Amino acid sequence: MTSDRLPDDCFALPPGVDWTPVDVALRGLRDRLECVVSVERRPVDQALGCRAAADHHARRANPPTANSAVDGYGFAFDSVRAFPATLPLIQGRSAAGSPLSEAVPAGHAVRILTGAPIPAGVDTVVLQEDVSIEGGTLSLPGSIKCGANTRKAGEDVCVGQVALGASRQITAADIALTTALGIDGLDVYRPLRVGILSTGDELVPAGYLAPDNAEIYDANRPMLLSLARRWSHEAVDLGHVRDDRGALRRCLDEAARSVDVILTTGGASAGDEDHVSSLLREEGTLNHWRIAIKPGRPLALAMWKGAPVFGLPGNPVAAFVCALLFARPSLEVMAGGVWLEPQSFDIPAAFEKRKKVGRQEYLRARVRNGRAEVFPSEGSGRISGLSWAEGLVKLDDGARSIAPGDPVSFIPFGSFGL
Ligand SMILES: Nc1nc2c(c(=O)[nH]1)N[C@H]1C(S)=C(S)[C@@H](COP(=O)(O)OP(=O)(O)OC[C@H]3O[C@@H](n4cnc5c(N)ncnc54)[C@H](O)[C@@H]3O)O[C@H]1N2
Ligand code: MOO
Repeated sequence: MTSDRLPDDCFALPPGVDWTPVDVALRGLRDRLECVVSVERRPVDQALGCRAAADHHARRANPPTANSAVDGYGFAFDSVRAFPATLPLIQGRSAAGSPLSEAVPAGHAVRILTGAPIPAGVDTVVLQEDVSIEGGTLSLPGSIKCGANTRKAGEDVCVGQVALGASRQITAADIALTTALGIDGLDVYRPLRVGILSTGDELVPAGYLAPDNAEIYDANRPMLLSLARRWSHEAVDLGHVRDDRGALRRCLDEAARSVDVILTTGGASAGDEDHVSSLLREEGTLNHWRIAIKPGRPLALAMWKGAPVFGLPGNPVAAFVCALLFARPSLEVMAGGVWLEPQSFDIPAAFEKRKKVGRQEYLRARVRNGRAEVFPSEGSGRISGLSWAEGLVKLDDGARSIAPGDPVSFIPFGSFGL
């Protein structure tokens, strides 16, 4: 069961709204969704991809003590009157894990290794390649800076500083950082359970051996399960239901009890067999946000017995684009993270296109020779274009005539967490 539930009017649209601009739809989701998962404690090394449920503070500094950045020789800068100079070397050395216990007398030098604590009486380290040693005497070069090759205690992070902010999605780098700072457990949100359901009489499962020509392999479900996993959610395979209202109702009922959010594909449009949108409209709380977007226009957003439902279009390209644009930031907020804005950059087009006013368009694209190429077809059943692409070109709502060399906005798939 979920720890919390969203209100049924979560996706309600203002009266009279018909074609919803993408930005309005996104703002609506952003304003209304909230975290629905409880907090648990995990060892740091098992928290990859989780969202931090609180600020975590450094329990020790990094580095905890001043140490040497190189293998070389340490001495007190002020004890040398002029460079170049010679200094007697004392016995012993400071190494990582076995520091020198005594102080180094003024005017003397000591052997010191990378990572070794700086002994008392030393503030500067000279690189071993820059010196020569003869009979226990060290010859220093002409130009050395006070404090050279040393790392100060806490120069990276001080005790008590925030090491990991609440809501941050934990990366491998965060695991290194929190471990280095002596934090042994993290308060994180338990993974969001994302149920994935395919609908349609024509679908057969992957591996089905003898499909006839009217049958289609269910490509959306493994695609969305993979996306949910990639975004570090718990992906729950809800299987496939035929175009049968009773079966769909039973499946949604069961799913609403066992997952936090449901992603369906197919049946979102207005055809005779589009049972997802009609069932959600009649028995759930549907707001059939006909979004001013291509691909992905028939995106159905609804609540079913307390669980948000993203009724994604059946066409795989539309399902993919809607998952990236709408589901990803929404799931992130429900999982305890922050709303995610994909980062884009302008790049010259390598293509020509005339675009109509009144909707956003997302083209499968990739960058070659510093220009954005787009897939030759915009057909939303052309899955090969998704594989070909390395990102999306976003075209805003206005009309536009694009010539090669004109700037277009490119969003790499990496910006969608892929
Ligand atoms: N009269 C209208 N017809 C359509 C409209 C419209 O506004 N008015 N919108 C079109 C757009 S745009 C899209 S996108 C599709 C979406 O329709 P549905 O969500 O109802 O999807 P289906 O009709 O069930 O399927 C569409 C297409 O995708 C294939 N499909 C479905 N599920 C899968 C799957 N799991 N794996 C692979 N392929 C799948 C399905 O076989 C169809 O070819 O509606 C347009 N029509
Ligand atoms: O939203 Mo649809 O993808 O344009 O076919």
